[in-house]
Amino acid sequence: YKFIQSPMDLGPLNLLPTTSTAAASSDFGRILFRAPAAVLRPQSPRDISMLLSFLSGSPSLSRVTVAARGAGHSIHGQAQAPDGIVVETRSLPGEMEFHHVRGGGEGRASYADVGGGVLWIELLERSLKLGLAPRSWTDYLYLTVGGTLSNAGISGQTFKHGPQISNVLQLEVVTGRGEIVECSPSKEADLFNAVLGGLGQFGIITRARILLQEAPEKVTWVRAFYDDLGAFTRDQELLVSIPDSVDYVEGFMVLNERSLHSSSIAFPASVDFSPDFGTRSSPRIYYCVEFAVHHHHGYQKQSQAAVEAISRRMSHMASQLYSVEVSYLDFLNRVRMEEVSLRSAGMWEEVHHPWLNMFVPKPGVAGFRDLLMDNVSPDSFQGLILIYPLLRDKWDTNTSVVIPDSGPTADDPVMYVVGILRSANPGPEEDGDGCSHRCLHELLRSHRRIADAAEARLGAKQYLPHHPTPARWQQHLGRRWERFADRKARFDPLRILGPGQGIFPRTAQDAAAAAAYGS
Ligand SMILES: Cc1cc2nc3c(=O)[nH]c(=O)nc-3n(C[C@H](O)[C@H](O)[C@H](O)COP(=O)(O)OP(=O)(O)OC[C@H]3O[C@@H](n4cnc5c(N)ncnc54)[C@H](O)[C@@H]3O)c2cc1C
Repeated sequence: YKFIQSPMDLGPLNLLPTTSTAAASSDFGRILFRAPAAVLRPQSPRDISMLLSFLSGSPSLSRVTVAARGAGHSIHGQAQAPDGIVVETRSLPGEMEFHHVRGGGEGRASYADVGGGVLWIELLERSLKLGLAPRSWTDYLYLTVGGTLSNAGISGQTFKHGPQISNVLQLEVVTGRGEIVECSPSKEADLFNAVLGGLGQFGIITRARILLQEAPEKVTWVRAFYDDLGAFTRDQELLVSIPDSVDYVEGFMVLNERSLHSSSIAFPASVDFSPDFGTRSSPRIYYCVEFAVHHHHGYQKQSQAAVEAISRRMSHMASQLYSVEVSYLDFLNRVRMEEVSLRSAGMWEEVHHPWLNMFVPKPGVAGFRDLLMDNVSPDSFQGLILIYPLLRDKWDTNTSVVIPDSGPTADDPVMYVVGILRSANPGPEEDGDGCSHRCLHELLRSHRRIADAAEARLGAKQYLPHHPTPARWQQHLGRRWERFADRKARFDPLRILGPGQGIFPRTAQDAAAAAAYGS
């Protein structure tokens, strides 16, 4: 805030010095720590509008950038604004309005209007009281509506309902010019599409209208183990081909005892699976398919029969299928249990999270697994590797999100997401589990090698992307680059928003700094 000459410049806005809110300099990744000059805790969209109108009307303040920060669960400083202003959206009004249409029908859906800084868990808890719930989720619910809609928001329901950005009816956005705009597919559609998956580049989402459905009472949650990638993916594809019977499909790799144990924390069935993981030079890898079927009141028997019928068609390892019934809330909030366990071991906020997520065209899945295994030691890997299928036709190509191009080698309706969700404990390496600064940078380099090779050889694209230079961003966006840059020029012409992404540096100095951080 030192660059604002007079407090009158920003009227009643109260910019806080960074020292009073260190969170704005950090995120879940614990890899980059870049302090803003000030933090704004907006009480209304008007506060954000006032800030952005002031900055966009003062080109002389050419260095001042602004980043929206939701729950700060980014990995690579995407919600940071070095020397700029961080807008903490959690302070926006949290009230929610529900529109409940009983029976539904074409064009008549239930929805909720919620603030951009609301957490998905808050929306779930409120909507369940009305017997309703959003249709599409992320695995972890302590993320903000604005934060996940700026990326895509994916989980095991995405094959059926599309990502969260395909389940939004309307947004209120404050553009980089400071205008407050209500937008939807039929009104200011270009802004609506720009902001969805827009990585915080075009505007700050202050309100969103989220599609709801009748909430199920319970869920049958099933896990089955495999020792063969082909059988694993074939069963996942079987499950996503029957969306009338199946409500959720995910899966993960089982690399060692530790990954087997940590993935079981939230799954309340007693699992009797103790496979031979081979040796360091000749490791054996396993896979786990996870699916769920909802139970609505009075239809429990039909749901159980559906699970049995589906299970009979699957090709998992003999007797390695486990199923359990849980409440819908416990099912959706399952990662919270893992969080509580990791927090108690000092392994949540205290550790680095060098994560890499990629969308991989279906023909490239085995190649991606091989690439991964060339760069990962299964016996010492800490974390989780998710693999599950998504269906291309559930993604709206008018939005800003980037998925692999379909083409002669990738025109299959199925693509996969692979999430390498690694933890790296900053403790001393002599302890066996520790990962020093040098080790962390080696992990980041190995992820970059994987991402580069997967992009070049398999046509994969990063999800929750991170690229070291604007040129690499252009490559990532590919044929979408021109539209993305055109939208930037219209909605944020002074390139004020989203500096932490490093897509549109304002000066050569910013570009050099971004490249140094990214390397
Ligand atoms: C434990 C964990 C589990 C996760 N699981 C999943 C998962 O299953 N599926 C999935 O899709 N993702 C998942 N994510 C990733 C998560 O969706 C993204 O990191 C998301 O950005 C986090 O939301 P946030 O509120 O923390 O956003 P932040 O990290 O605060 O911000 C992310 C980006 O969005 C921008 N932004 C934030 N709020 C707004 C707004 N209101 N308007 C415009 N731009 C905004 C920021 O400037 C930044 O560029 C997970 C992350 C963690 C840490």
